[in-house]
Amino acid sequence: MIEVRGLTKTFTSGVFRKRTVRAVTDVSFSIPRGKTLGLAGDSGCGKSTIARMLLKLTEPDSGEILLDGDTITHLTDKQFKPYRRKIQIVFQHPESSLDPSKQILYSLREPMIIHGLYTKEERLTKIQELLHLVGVSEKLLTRYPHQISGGEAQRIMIARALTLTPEILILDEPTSMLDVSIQAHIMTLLRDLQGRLGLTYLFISHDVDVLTWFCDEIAVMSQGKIVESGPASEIVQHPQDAYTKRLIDSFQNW
Ligand SMILES: Nc1ncnc2c1ncn2[C@@H]1O[C@H](COP(=O)(O)OP(=O)(O)OP(=O)(O)O)[C@@H](O)[C@H]1O
Repeated sequence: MIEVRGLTKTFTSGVFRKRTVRAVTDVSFSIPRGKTLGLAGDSGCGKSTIARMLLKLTEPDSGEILLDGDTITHLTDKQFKPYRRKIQIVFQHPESSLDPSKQILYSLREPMIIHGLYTKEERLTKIQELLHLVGVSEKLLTRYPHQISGGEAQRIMIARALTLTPEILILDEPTSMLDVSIQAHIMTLLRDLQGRLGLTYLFISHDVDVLTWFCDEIAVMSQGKIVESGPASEIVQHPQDAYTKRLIDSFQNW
């Protein structure tokens, strides 16, 4: 279970004339274990900043993040280490997350080596199991990122995120760069993995159809704030907020 309460982040930019951007303002939500919350909203509304705060890559100005009831907001890196494995992210661009100069095996092994997990043989067994789970041939292990397809790369990135046996996956528009036919396969895979492994998902997207199909609940963000949240079908069929209505209409007319 992950919970955020009153999360707020303001950025200051500009060298001569300081500008402040309220990226995230007083955002609260919780995701029970094994469930999916969809975070929807236009570009720049603060979705990635929330993801970065959950991963402790960006420090919030105020608010709290709780993992299974423990507050992780102001832990030092050392204190955070046991929690670090529990939250992983799958990005939009799998190819930019894979080292172009290294074989796929390296990218899959690396997180386990960094976290000092398992023996060499155990790591290989774990990788073989995960490749099977995500539906990718072991032959890919000796290939380089430019020698695999976009869909294969995203499956590899999902397997990589799972090497640390996380509880929570942040899925940051995981299929938006893929062909439509491949998108459906990846989304089905993610849903299947959730059922098998009991994973909790924070799914960032602006694709209303996928959000409706994939999420238990949806939170709609505009200018750093959650303007509306609730069960996915309820939000899409009966939006109450004017911004949510516009977001749904603009997608349907797209
Ligand atoms: N490091 C930073 N310094 C200054 N401003 C930032 C920084 N990171 C994000 N912002 C600003 O904060 C706001 C929210 O950005 P964020 O990346 O969270 O939006 P987003 O909803 O994820 O957008 P997208 O869908 O395009 O990825 C934007 O106005 C952005 O320009």
